[in-house]
Amino acid sequence: MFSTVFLDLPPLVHAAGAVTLPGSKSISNRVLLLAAMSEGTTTIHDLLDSDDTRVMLIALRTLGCLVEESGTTVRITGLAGKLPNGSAKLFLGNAGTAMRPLTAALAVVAGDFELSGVPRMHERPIGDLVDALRQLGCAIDYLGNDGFPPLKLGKPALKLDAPIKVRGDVSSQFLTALLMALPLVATKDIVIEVVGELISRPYIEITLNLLARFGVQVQPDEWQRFTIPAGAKLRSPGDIHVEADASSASYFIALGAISTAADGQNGIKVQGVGADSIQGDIRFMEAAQAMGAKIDSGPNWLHIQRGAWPLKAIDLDCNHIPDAAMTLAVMALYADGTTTLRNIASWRVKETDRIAAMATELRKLGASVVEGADFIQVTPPASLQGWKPASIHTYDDHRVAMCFSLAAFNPARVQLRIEDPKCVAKTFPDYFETLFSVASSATSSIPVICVDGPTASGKGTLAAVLAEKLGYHFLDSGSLYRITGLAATRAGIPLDIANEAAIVALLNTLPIHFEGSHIWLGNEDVSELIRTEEAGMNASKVSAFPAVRSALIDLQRNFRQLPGLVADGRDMGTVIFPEAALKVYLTASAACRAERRLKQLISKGIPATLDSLRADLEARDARDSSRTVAPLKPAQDALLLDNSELTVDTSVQTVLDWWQSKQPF
Ligand SMILES: Nc1ncnc2c1ncn2[C@@H]1O[C@H](COP(=O)(O)OP(=O)(O)OP(=O)(O)O)[C@@H](O)[C@H]1O
Ligand SMILES: Nc1ccn([C@@H]2O[C@H](COP(=O)(O)O)[C@@H](O)[C@H]2O)c(=O)n1
Repeated sequence: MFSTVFLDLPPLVHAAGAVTLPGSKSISNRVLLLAAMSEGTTTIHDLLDSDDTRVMLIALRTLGCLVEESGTTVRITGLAGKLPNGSAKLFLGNAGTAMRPLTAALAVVAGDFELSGVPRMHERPIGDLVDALRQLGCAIDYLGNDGFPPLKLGKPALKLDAPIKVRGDVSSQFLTALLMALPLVATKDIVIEVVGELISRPYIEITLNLLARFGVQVQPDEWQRFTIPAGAKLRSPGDIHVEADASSASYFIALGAISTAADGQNGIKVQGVGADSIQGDIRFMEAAQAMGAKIDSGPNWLHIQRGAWPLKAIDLDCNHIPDAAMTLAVMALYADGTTTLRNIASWRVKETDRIAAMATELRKLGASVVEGADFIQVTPPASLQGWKPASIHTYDDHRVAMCFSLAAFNPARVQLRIEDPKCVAKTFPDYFETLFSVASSATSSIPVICVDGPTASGKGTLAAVLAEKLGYHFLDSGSLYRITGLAATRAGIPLDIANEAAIVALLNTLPIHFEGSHIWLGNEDVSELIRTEEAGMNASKVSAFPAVRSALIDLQRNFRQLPGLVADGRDMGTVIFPEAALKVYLTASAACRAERRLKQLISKGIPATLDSLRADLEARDARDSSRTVAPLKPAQDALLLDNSELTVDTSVQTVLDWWQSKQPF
C-alpha cells in the first residue's frame, strides 16, 4: 500500500494483463457477521483484508467470538445469538457495512453496547434504522447528534407483532441490517415494510442470497415487504467463498475500455468475479459496454478490451450501481459528449458527499460539470489544451482515489496527483500496485531523481527517505558493485584489470535480487555482509573496470518502473539516467563524512578509527573520481547540496522542495 502524503501518476499509455481482485467488501462483512451470529463454525475463503473488514473482525472478537485468521481464510465459531460479553464498546471506523448491521444485531440481543466511529461516520445518518429498531422495542440512545452515531444500546423489550417500517430511500443498509439481525429473535413471523422507494436493490439481493446460504429464506414481496419466517435460525454453511469485489472490478473494466494494449498483449483480464456475480455492481459491465467496452466473461472472470473510441456519452439511471457509477463519471472524461448519471442521491451520504467531490475534482482536470441533488453531468475538456494537471483531493474516500487514477490516461498527457492514496485501504489496499502491474508509461515519462556524491555523504540515507516519501522505487547502485566485489573475492579472482573478463563472466551469472531493503545473492541475504569498509573498497576497485560498468547498465535502468525511481550512486545523473528530472550532487566535508561513518560502524559493533576511515574514504573518492569511465563528478545540471551542517530531515526537505518546484501542481 502507498502510505505517502500523495502519489504522483505519470501519464499512463497502455494497459494489458491479468489482475486478481480482493474480495467483495459487501459480501465479506455480511458473511463475517452472519457467521458470528450462526450456529456452527464457518470457514470463509478469500475474505477481503481491508480497513472495513478489520474493524468488523475486531468488533466480533471484542464481542467474544472465536476468530482464527490465516491469510485470506478466516474461521469463525458462531455465537448463535448468545454473547459471552454482554457489554462492549466498539469502534467501527468509517465502515457503514459494520456500523449498520452491528447496530441491529446488538440492539435485538440483551446487553450494553456503545458503537462509534471516525468523525465522518458520526455524520452518516442512521436515524431510519434506529427508528425501525425502536418500533421493535429496542433501547437505543444517541450519544452525539440525534440521527447519527455514536449510539448506546441497552436491553430490549421486544414487540414482534406489528410490521416494522423502515425507510428504503436513504440507504439500503438499514433494511440489510434488519434482515440479518431479526432471524436472531424470530419466534414468530416478523414482517418488515419498506417506506419509500427501495434504493440499491442489488445490495438487498446480496443480503437475501447470503441469508439463504446461512439457512434463512426471506421472500421479498414486490421489494416492499419482507417476511422473516417464524423459527428462522442462522446455520453455518461450513465453507463459503467470497467473490472478488465487483465495485473494485469497475476500475479495471474501465481500464480495459479506455486503454490500448501494448504490442502482443490483449486487454485486461479480471479474475475472481464473472458476469454471473451476485453483486449488483457487476451490472457496471452493461454501462461500460454502452460506453463502448468490449467484454467477454466466464465463470469467475471478465476480459475487457477497448471498443468504441472515443467512448460514447451515456445518460443513465445509476440507482442499481451507486458505487461503481463513480467510475463512469471518470470514464465520461473520454466520451464524445456529455454523460449524465442520474438517481445517485445516495452519493451525498457516503464516505463523503460524492456528488460534490466528483464535481470539484473533475473540474480541476478541465471538465465541465453540472451537479444537482441527485445527478451529475460531465462534459470532457473540449480539446487537448483544455486538460489541466490536477492534484486530486480524495476526501478519505477510497472510491474517489481509485476512479481518478484512470484520469492518468488523459490524451493531453497532463500529470495527476492523488492525495492521501492510502485511503484505498478501505476496500483495496493494493489498488495502485495492482494498477501498476498492468498499466505502463513511456519510460521517458517515469520520473527519476538521482542522488550522486562521494562516500558517506549521506546519499543512501537521503535517497531512501525520498523514495519512501514519494512512494518511488529505490536503487542503491553501489550495492551492485559491492556484490560484484564480494562474489569475485569469494571466487578467488584477484580484483585487477587483467581479470576484468572473468569478473564480468561471474557477474553475469549472479542471482541478485532485491526485496525491500534486503539484497539477496541466491538464497543468501548479503545486505549486511556488503556494508563493510573492505566491501566498499573492493566495490571501488571493480567499479573502475569498464566492462563491469557496462554489464550493470541494463540492470540499473530496469529499476525505472512506475510510479518513479530515486537512484543513488556516483554516475546516476551523468551516465545511467542522464535525462533525470532532478539530479542532486550531495557532499559534505571529509572530516564530517569520516565522523558519520565512524558513528555508523560503531553503532553496528564494527571497530574502526577516525583517521583510518578518513584515509580510506579519501582514497576511495580519489579512485572513483579519477577513473576513466563514469568518474564521480556532478552532472552539469545537478543541484549541489553540502549537508555538512544539515540534519537528514533538512536535507530531505530541501530536495523535496526542489522536486515540488518542478511539478505543475
Ligand atoms: N545530513 C546528515 N547529517 C548527519 N548524518 C547524516 C546525514 N546524512 C547521512 N548521515 C549519516 O551518515 C552516515 C552515512 O550515510 P549513508 O550511508 O547514507 O552515506 P552514503 O553516501 O550512501 O555512503 P556510501 O557512499 O558509502 O554508500 C549514516 O550513518 C547516516 O545516518
Ligand atoms: N553508481 C555507482 C555506485 C557505486 N560505485 C562504486 O561502488 C562503491 C561502493 O558504493 P557505495 O555507494 O555503496 O559506497 C563506490 O565507492 C564506487 O566506487 C560506482 O562506481 N558507481
